[in-house]
Amino acid sequence: MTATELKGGPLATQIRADVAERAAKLTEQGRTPRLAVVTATDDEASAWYVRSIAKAAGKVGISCDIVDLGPQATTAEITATLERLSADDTVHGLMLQTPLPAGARLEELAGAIDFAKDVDGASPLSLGRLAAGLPAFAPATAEAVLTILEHYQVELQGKHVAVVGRSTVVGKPAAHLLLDRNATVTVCHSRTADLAAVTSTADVVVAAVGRTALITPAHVRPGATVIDVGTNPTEDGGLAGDVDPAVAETAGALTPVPGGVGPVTTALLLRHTVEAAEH
Ligand SMILES: NC(=O)C1=CN([C@@H]2O[C@H](COP(=O)(O)OP(=O)(O)OC[C@H]3O[C@@H](n4cnc5c(N)ncnc54)[C@H](OP(=O)(O)O)[C@@H]3O)[C@@H](O)[C@H]2O)C=CC1
Ligand SMILES: Nc1nc(=O)c2c([nH]1)NC[C@@H]1CN(c3ccc(C(=O)N[C@@H](CCC(=O)O)C(=O)O)cc3)C=[N+]21
Repeated sequence: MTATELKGGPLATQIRADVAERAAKLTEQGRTPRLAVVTATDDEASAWYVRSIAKAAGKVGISCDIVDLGPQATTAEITATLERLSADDTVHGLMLQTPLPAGARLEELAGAIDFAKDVDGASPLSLGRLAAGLPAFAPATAEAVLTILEHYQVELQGKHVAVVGRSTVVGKPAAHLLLDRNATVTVCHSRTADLAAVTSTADVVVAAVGRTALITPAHVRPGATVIDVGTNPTEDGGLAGDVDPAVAETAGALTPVPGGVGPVTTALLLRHTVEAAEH
């Protein structure tokens, strides 16, 4: 048996079409949506994401500023930049890329992002509201995971979902969103004693780790749905997920990398930006 491919591309195309229409209306009103992306890393996955945001934004009529502070940036510089862009009325969406320079923490810095502009749901206020079930922008990647599961009508209520990874950008917010859908959620991380023992009992596995082929067939119950969030640069300049390709032979359904969660993440970030501009 070969797993059904849960492609993100067609879904991302739909989302971008809606975003383009809404962005055009805002532009007619003289309020072209504007997104600012602050980066302080030379991490390849992040650089790739920043370029793809800028490209996709241009295509849907959102203006996008990339503010590259470089990997040597200090927490004071990053904070000052986020404060300046938060106070700028022409900027509707604001996000800070991870990873950050050594010693800097997203959880601390994102407090400088104005709540209304926090389109990647990184500030403590957004995350707290998300955990409390109150309206807030969810981190785009976590929302992308849920959007794909919903689009392909994967049953979540009462199901066991194992999330591998507990970052603020993906694992933790995804766990909250899954709980809201009445899934029974287990969150695994680098200290989980026996990862395969946990994930192999799950109906759905979400892999958000950043290690190529960490999730093998032994980690996945036959027929389970697997969402691969990992985007790991390969030696030949390509991109590999966290899931071993051999998993496709036993899983029921699997998101490809590239072409799975990534494009949906970018599209949702842009949707959040038009929403922020509409308000
Ligand atoms: N496709 C997309 O749209 C996106 C893709 N990504 C990709 O997803 C991946 C994860 O990103 P991010 O969450 O930011 O990464 P982080 O490095 O912030 O978090 C990684 C998580 O994985 C856990 N982990 C590390 N090693 C293991 C292991 N051997 N077994 C189980 N858990 C482990 C860590 O545990 P601990 O907490 O104990 O350290 C941590 O919680 C990366 O490849 C990134 O590029 C990220 C965002 C969007
Ligand atoms: N605050 C923050 N939020 C993030 O969401 C965040 C971040 N920091 N730092 C970096 C990671 C990485 N990330 C990606 C998103 C989309 C693709 C993506 O669209 N990838 C294409 C790749 C296409 C290709 O290269 O061939 C795909 O999967 O199809 C990749 C990587 C978001 N991240």
